[in-house]
Amino acid sequence: MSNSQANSSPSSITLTRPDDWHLHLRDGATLASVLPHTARQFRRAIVMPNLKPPVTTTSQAAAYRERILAALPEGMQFEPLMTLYLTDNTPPDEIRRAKDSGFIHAVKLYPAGATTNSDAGVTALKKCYKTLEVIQEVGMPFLVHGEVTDTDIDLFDREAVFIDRVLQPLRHDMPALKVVFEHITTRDAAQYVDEAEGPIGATITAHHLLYNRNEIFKGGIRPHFYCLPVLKREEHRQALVRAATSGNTKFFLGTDSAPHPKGLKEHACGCAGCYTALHAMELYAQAFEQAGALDKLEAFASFNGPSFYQLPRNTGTVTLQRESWTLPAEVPMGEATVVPLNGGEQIHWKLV
Ligand SMILES: NC(=O)N[C@@H](CC(=O)O)C(=O)O
Ligand SMILES: [Zn+2]
Ligand SMILES: [Zn+2]
Repeated sequence: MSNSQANSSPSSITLTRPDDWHLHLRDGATLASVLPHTARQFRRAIVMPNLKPPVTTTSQAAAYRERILAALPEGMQFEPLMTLYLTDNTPPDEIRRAKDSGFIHAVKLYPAGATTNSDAGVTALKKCYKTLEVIQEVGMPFLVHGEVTDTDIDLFDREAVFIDRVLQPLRHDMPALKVVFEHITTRDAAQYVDEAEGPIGATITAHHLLYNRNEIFKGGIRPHFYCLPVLKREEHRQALVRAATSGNTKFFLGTDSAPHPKGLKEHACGCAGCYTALHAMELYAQAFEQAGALDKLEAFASFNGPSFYQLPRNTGTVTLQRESWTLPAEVPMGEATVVPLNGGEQIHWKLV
């Protein structure tokens, strides 16, 4: 990272062009609206497969990839890194096809019922062991939405319980499986990843670095802060900040930007997901600056992900300037609008 001033509060920072290792682009008119927001900042993104219907085959992923590239505005450079949605019935051969495709970079686990469009997800990991053995064998990263859905488990404990009940047994049985613990939200997860042996990494969102669960209820119910896994206590936020700024290469950037139309967020049963693609790098800069660790942002955003995925680092750069500006209250998304996280409020960094 090169600072315009050699001190801890530079007026601008220039980083190797970053990548987003966890992103929801959706499809159709929504895709066309949100993709430019990501592509202006990130050179590549791991694209989540939880469409309706989900992206479960290599040929579906190929078609989705073509739709993404077709929606990319002229002159923008962006490479979608595709993923497959694992179901109880994904055949082992599908993994070999995916690996041979060259454009599918990971397989995604959604425990059935855990989150948006997870109905077709896995009901019991044991049912997938033949397929998981092939994922392990071909060396494809296995991305996990790490929450149990058992009704006896408190919503705020779902991630911690997932470690004991699902992740540890899985990694015991498949020690060479490359796992990414996606969008971690707890000290338990950060500690587990930090101390675990073998191939494991974790993505961390900007909103989980910036906010604790009070934010959802401040002055009334605030649906734009509702995502899954849900924001946790302050002690957990602090543990995530420590992990992201530690310099440990296992932790890398994944926005989990998850656009939903405004009307479905501001709703009696509102959708889970925060929209951060518009201003992701600015949010991360704010979080790292608050921690006095701006010098750690480049490795987290631009180096650790490529090294985990065994891909080259990007060549270009992006520059962020210290400048206060007001985020739009909402932005067009297809026929509707989407409210960015902190919409209408001030932010103190600006992507040049
Ligand atoms: N994070 C979310 O709250 N929502 C995501 C799904 C997910 O990543 O779990 C979505 O697709 O809307
Ligand atoms: Zn998820
Ligand atoms: Zn997600």
